[in-house]
Amino acid sequence: MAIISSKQPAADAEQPAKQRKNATPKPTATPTQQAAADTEILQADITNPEEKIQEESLRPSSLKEYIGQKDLKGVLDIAIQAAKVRQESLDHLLLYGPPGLGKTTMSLILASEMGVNCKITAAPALERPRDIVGILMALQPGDILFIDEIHRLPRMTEEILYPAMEDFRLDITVGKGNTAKIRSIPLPKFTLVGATTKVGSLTSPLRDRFGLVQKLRFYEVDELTLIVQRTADILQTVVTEEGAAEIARRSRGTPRIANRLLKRVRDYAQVKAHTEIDGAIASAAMEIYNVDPLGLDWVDRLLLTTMAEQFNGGPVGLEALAASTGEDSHTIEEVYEPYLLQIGYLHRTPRGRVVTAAARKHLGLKGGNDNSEQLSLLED
Ligand SMILES: Nc1ncnc2c1ncn2[C@@H]1O[C@H](COP(=O)(O)OP(=O)(O)OP(=O)(O)O)[C@@H](O)[C@H]1O
Repeated sequence: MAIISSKQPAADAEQPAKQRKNATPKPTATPTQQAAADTEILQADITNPEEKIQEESLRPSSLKEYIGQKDLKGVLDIAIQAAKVRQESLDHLLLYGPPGLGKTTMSLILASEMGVNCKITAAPALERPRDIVGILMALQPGDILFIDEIHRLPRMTEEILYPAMEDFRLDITVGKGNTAKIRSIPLPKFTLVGATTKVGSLTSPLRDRFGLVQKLRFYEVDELTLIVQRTADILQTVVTEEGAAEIARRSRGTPRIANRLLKRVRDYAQVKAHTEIDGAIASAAMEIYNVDPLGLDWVDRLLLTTMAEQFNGGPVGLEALAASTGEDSHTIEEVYEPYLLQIGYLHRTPRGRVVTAAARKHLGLKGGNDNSEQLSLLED
């Protein structure tokens, strides 16, 4: 299987059939992407190229090796077997869930299981129609095209995808004004795998063109423990079960974070001349990196404390919270909030975010507006 990573615009092409004025805005760089090293550990976005290369080496390469996500694996196993029997390409697949849960990894596994190439790109690299046209025209029969952050696709790019996904056809406009004609170019059958952290932001015409829509869930501690042990083996690091479990508990249900924490703990163990990582070493290391026993870092604590103290527990709107903490609203919504919601430290209501009594207790905060339970009944 060849993995082709495409972040650059592709070959020139003619204009797409339909055009709309409003393209989706480009995502802005988040303040946390430039922040301190201890925050970096919990960031799901990878900005460091070296770390990116190392991440590639940690990816499981088959469904069997892919730990957890039992339901997802069951569905995809059937889809793979059926497609192989019929000698067809896989149906288009939409994977959604918070960052770092294994969407890209799963796409690469699908390609490997099907014996085809996987071409990887992301919506921000598909700004101009010719970017996607060039990629589509270079596809081979059966190829998997992985588009990350698919909810950020510009409308024009999205409209090129509609006939490509449905009829394996590229519609391009030749000429201008009254003499303009639409020319259709056949495409090989391919599989589009879209990944998103915000499935609700996809337009329905795009969402409806995916035959399979699957959610990735946060991982359980025992699954993350296995992931830490597997990564430790690859990195030739000795970790006890207790040590792996300690790292797993602080990994916010996310394999990418588990792998990063393991690397930081390995640094600590090396500097302190420990030959193996046990529970005590793992927890001592994570104190230094400011990761608490539940995996919360200082940004989580800042968000919760700000809500509790400045907004009397909420409800508080996302933009107001972003302005008060200096954090980017996308980062709060897509990186931090999902886990805080998952562990019941935050509720989302139609009137805004509310901090819960459990979060107050964890942070040792008193008083405030304790209406989170009633407001949670209104959760959106
Ligand atoms: N089920 C799993 N078993 C073992 N390792 C995993 C699993 N899922 C993810 N990983 C590890 O976590 C890392 C992050 O996974 P991946 O890049 O696939 O996440 P993602 O959901 O695509 O994230 P993003 O949306 O930020 O691109 C990978 O390097 C891989 O090693």
